[in-house]
Amino acid sequence: MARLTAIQLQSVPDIIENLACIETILSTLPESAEHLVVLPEACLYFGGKDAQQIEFAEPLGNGFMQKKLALLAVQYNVYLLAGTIPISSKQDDKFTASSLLFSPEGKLLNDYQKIHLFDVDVADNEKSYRESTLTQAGEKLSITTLPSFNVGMTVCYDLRFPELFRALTKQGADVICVPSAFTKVTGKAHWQALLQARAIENQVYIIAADQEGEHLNGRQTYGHSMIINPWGEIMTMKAEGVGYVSSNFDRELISKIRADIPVARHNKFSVKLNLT
Ligand SMILES: O=C(O)CNC(=O)[C@H](CS)NC(=O)CCC(=O)C(=O)O
Repeated sequence: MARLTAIQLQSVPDIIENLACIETILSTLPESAEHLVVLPEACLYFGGKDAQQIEFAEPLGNGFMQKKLALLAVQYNVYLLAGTIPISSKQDDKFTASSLLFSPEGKLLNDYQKIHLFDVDVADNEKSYRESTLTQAGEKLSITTLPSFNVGMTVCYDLRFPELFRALTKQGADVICVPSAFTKVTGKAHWQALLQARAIENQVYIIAADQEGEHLNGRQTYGHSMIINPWGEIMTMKAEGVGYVSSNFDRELISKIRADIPVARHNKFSVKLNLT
């Protein structure tokens, strides 16, 4: 049976240190013939000076961070989804927040550039987030066929846009990943409810891998990484600290829920992507 895992990190502004931490966790995971492991948003650099990410952004398909991630996928025999790393964009002064999926053979299978950018005011010590200052928004859906299921990609603030999840589901997603660095304040209020809603309304598994804790620049993230089944049940959750949560993928559960409550067939609305 295929296995789904979310890794929870307290990433620091040091790529090597984060890679070492990820490797330690990967070395403790249960073995599985088919295993999708999701790392949080900004897994290799977080809590430092955001502008620094422009300096080490890599071209897609080539660079130190991608080589290391590919090697880890091979070494631990997993499909490894790196929540986001900075990838060079068309604009010199911006990067894309890219989610990259590596195969157990170390091949880059797919990439997703975060579509919805967090230009938001929050009642925490940051007060105002303006992600679009340094990040170029993505414009395409990403869905990948693995042996046992199709996996759709989203990132963090995307969680608030149900149309994206619906579009991925319409394209066949069985599992949707939500690597995140959710703020502690908005996380407490909305994280679990939004994740469960996306799982229930689309009848998909959700793998939510979050940053957690107080980071070096004072930012606080919510943690509570979890895996939710297509009935909306939280299979496993890690509230605090660094580590992982893991659960089985059950194809029959998706089929049964979709047959019993055929929302896809009953739905009177269609979604249209409006990416400008
Ligand atoms: O900036 C980085 O290094 C990594 N990226 C993030 O932390 C991003 C953009 S600032 N955070 C979110 O999207 C939080 C969403 C959220 O908390 C909500 O929707 O409530």
